[in-house]
Amino acid sequence: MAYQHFEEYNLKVTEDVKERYKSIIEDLGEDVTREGLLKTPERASKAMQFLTQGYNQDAAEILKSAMFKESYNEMVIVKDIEVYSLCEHHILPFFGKAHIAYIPNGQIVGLSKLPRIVDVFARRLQVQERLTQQILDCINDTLEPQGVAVVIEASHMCMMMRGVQKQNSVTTTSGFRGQFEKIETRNEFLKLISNKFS
Ligand SMILES: Nc1nc2c(ncn2[C@@H]2O[C@H](COP(=O)(O)OP(=O)(O)OP(=O)(O)O)[C@@H](O)[C@H]2O)c(=O)[nH]1
Ligand SMILES: [Zn+2]
Repeated sequence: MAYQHFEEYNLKVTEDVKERYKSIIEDLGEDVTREGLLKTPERASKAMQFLTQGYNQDAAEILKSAMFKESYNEMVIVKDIEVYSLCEHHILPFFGKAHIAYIPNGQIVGLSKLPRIVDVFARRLQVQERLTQQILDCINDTLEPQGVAVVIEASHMCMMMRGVQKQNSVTTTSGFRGQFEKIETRNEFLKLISNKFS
């Protein structure tokens, strides 16, 4: 299926972004003609296309491609899903883990589709709050479960390598819908993903 592999790089975009990277590297004081940097503008152009491929992908379609009728009515949790995204303020990485839970309402979803939709929304220019909300809304609107919960814990390079330069701060964002708005259900989920949330 098309979304499972990164499709061919768009030739025009690759060329345009490559030329701009050349100017940027020069403006930063480097010599783009030295051997080590000759292919760098093109590599960087492709890397950025890879890291923003989520704009061309449809998360709802990914979920819909693997939804199955099932009477299971308990909480389903997929935790510790790696997240790599780019902060929209500095275009620097933020990365960490996502934890997702839902309570089915007549249908379940293929487990791998949850990390897949995390990638669809993470591979864009993002803020952690919106990333959390988009994953939550997509599962809620597409699967229509009894409840859904998303927690993301992430470190932001723009706070580590520059700016305030804090190496150990972790930002936690969360969103809860349906059954997870009830404190007992929410606490059960938080306890199951980590002792520190109990
Ligand atoms: N809420 C939120 N803020 C973010 C995220 N990623 C980066 N930021 C923040 O975006 C803010 C941008 O603030 P500005 O004051 O315009 O940028 P700046 O001068 O580079 O700020 P400093 O990082 O404090 O040096 C900073 O406080 C960043 O820490 C995110 O995912 N969510
Ligand atoms: Zn930033």
